[in-house]
Amino acid sequence: MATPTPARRPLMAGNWKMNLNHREANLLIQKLAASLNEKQLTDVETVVLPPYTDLRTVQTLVDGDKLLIGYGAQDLSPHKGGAYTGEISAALLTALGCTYVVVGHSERRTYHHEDDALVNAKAKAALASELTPIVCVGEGLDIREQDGQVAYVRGQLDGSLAGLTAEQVAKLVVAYEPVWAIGTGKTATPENAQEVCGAIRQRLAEVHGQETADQVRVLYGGSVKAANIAAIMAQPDVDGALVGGASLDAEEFAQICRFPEHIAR
Ligand SMILES: O=C[C@H](O)COP(=O)(O)O
Repeated sequence: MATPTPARRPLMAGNWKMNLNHREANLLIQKLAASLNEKQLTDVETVVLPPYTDLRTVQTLVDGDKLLIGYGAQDLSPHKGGAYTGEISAALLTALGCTYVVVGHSERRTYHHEDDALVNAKAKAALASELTPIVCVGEGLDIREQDGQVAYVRGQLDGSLAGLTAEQVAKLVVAYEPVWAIGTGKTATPENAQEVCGAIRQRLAEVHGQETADQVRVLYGGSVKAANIAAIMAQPDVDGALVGGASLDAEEFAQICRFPEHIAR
């Protein structure tokens, strides 16, 4: 008899990118907390990923009001500490209560020339400090136009997760973000998202076994909004979303986090 697939708790992660100062962060967190009740925050894991300069403010609010909102950073250094001017280590993030960190976002890969080897080193640094890496992969428009997205993303995944044990892989999150859909208003269709998210899970199963693959949450990212989240979440291999622009509006992001209600309607 086949083993039943363990339920994966949906995860909505708001990547604020280089937006909102610490005062604006304060306001957004308070609005978000007021828009989501305990059940909603229990059913759907809600996480914000602010700029480094906001993390202390977010920590103070979350701890002070015992909010069921997680938080983390948008990047980290692969180094443990020392003379690396401008960098932030995993230990500095965990000291601020962070539980998540994005690695390999396409904006880091493009503007800072980060390759799979560096993404891999960052994922390892995060895991060594009990931070959950959200490992981003995704093809550009040129690759999509040649229908090469599955092979490309499989390659990125192999490089970004090289040398990790099945136990480590089971703890991380993978985000599929087609570069052509980021901040462009062009959302991948739910079928596009399922094709690649399904291929990611299949590759994880090939390398680390089905049991591990079934535990990994695979997110979709790219122009996610309240209006399209329900259709995206209806796909069997999509376990949540990495949300950019729409996460800067507390009510819009709260609606995304309340997606089970859109499905029930
Ligand atoms: O990390 C988030 C993604 O880059 C998606 O951004 P977006 O929702 O603004 O398209």
